[in-house]
Amino acid sequence: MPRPIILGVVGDSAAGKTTITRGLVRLLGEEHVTHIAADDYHRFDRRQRAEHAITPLHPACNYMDIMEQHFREVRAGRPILKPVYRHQDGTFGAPVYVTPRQFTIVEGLLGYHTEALREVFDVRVFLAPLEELRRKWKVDRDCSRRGYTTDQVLEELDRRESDSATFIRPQRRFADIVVCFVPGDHGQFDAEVTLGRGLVHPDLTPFVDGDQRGLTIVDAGTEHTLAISGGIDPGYAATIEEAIWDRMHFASHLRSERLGEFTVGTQLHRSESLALVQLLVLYHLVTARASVALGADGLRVAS
Ligand SMILES: Nc1ncnc2c1ncn2[C@@H]1O[C@H](COP(=O)(O)OP(=O)(O)OP(=O)(O)O)[C@@H](O)[C@H]1O
Ligand SMILES: O=C(CO)[C@H](O)[C@H](O)COP(=O)(O)O
Repeated sequence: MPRPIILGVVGDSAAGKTTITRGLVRLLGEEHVTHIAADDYHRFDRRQRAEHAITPLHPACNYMDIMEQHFREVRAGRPILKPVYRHQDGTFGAPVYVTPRQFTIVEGLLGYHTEALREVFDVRVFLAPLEELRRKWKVDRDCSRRGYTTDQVLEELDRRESDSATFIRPQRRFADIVVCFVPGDHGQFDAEVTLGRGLVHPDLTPFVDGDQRGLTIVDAGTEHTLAISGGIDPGYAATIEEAIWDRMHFASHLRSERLGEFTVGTQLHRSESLALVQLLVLYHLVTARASVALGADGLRVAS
């Protein structure tokens, strides 16, 4: 059995980590994916954090050393006894025995904070939605699913701002793919996707069409940033998706119509830009798996 392929999905609270991850798990098949939420490695529960006046974004509020140990074990294909943090009431549950499957997705706040953590990931995604959008997503989600009031969430966001700036946002520089969702003109979210040099990405420049149908290059400087309009012509999006699928024909059994889904409250919506981002991430996961199966250690390009 080749070792598991490890994806990191890192970003601030309510940046969309679970949303992007959920689609990938569905696509790869739950039976093939181990899903780890790094929130489980909080050192303090909700009451203790209030007593210590510390936010969950601070490394001292998390067992960073145990995260490093556990994720290394998972990468080596060995099981872990994972702690459990329960968002429903902000307390810890009993640990669970986790066996690594073909793919492991680790989503969390501080996944790229240390060198040892960064080394674990075959693919590193960082989510950086426009800050006002993230605040809105957090208020909606925390009030509907985590038992907070709007005022409590807004106060908490203000309390966290300094730790966000110090510990969370700087991690974007370690990512292979940085995704910034912004509200678009079409009632949909546009995505700005910055592709780092650590991996070789599928070349989508032949589809850049000067905003005629929805794919442009924002910044052709040192980084390569694609802008995917939320209002991209669905037929054109399907053509681009087809080109990415062509480059991973060995994974064609994974094809699904259900990419790009997200929920607002209990309502299901779909976003073309989210679907394309998920497909780009999937491309890297399946190509990493193919390369590891052939004996390589991964796909990372030496920098
Ligand atoms: N790409 C997206 N398009 C539309 N809405 C989104 C998207 N990503 C996230 N959202 C909205 O934001 C909410 C919060 O997202 P999500 O739960 O995925 O964040 P998270 O980063 O996993 O949060 P946390 O770390 O706090 O658990 C979702 O319930 C959804 O309504
Ligand atoms: O920043 C967060 C990531 O999910 C959470 O707020 C943190 O994990 C603490 O959870 P809760 O607010 O449910 O006590």
